[in-house]
Amino acid sequence: MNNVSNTIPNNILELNNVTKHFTGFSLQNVSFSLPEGFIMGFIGKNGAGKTTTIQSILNMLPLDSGAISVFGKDHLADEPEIKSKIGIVMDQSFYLEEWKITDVEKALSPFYEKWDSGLFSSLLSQFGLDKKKKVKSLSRGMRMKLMIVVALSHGAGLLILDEPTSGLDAVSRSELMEILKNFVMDEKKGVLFSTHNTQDLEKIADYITFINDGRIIYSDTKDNLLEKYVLVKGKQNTLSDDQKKKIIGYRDYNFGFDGLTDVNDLKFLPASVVVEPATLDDIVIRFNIGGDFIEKNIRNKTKNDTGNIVENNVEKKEKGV
Ligand SMILES: Nc1ncnc2c1ncn2[C@@H]1O[C@H](COP(=O)(O)OP(=O)(O)OP(=O)(O)O)[C@@H](O)[C@H]1O
Repeated sequence: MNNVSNTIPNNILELNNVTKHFTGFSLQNVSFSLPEGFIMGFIGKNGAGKTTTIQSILNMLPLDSGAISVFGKDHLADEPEIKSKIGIVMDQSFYLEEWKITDVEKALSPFYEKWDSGLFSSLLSQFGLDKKKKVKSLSRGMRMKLMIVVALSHGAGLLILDEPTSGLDAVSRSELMEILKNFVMDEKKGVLFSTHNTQDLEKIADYITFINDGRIIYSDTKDNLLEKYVLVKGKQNTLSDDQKKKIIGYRDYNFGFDGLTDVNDLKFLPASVVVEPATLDDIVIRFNIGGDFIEKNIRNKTKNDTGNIVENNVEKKEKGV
């Protein structure tokens, strides 16, 4: 596990200005990087572009422009080597329905130099999966667990998981979070996982990348995100229209208002406003209800503060896990 005293680590994953156009949707200049030894939560509402980004990293979709490097290597030129070192969990498995779990191991293990059969068996028992069961008899959660077991059994350096906890019960989710934390104890490894679950992020994410409408609106440490925003509350009719524009996800109630604001904007608000720390849940919820104005707001603000929203995420922070 990395800590604050280390020098700036290498990036295990780096996206630079990745652009991909579909009719009606585009990934637009997506750039972010994940340093070795850390876990990045990838968040955004439905249709924001998380899966498209992940598929681009895995070269399941050709890019229109931009570059991606994994383990410091070009994701196209060195694709076979890179793929053998990435553990992937997507929301659909590609295992044949008639296969037993033992057949999954037989079919996949030859593709990986570092397949660990002992680890495969012990993870199966840990997740309560019976080797003799056929894929077609597994529930959605069990299929997800099987993909996680496979991803962890071939000595991967980078895990990329697309909503790995969807379909998992609370106990399995918690087990998976522990497994991911242990995985990055090796400082050369990294995890990128997309999720809608802020509890997962609270527990294990060191970095958060927030995508909206195909554009990255935040990519930096979780701690910086939690320091950057606060909840504000006040009585009705306290704020002018200009002041309301400083509030993200403004909500009016019978007796007052509440919303989120950038700490740098507190100086524009009346002293009577009550300020409280925001949780990740508050931040995600308020940004999702904020609409276009808000998205522009965070992009511009983040740019003003750091000069570059994307490149600042190599700054080191002590891990919060
Ligand atoms: N092959 C494709 N052709 C055309 N449009 C596509 C294709 N794949 C994805 N899209 C569109 O791209 C947009 C982003 O989809 P994506 O699956 O990346 O979002 P997401 O953030 O993963 O959403 P969710 O949280 O619902 O899984 C959507 O509007 C989707 O319809």
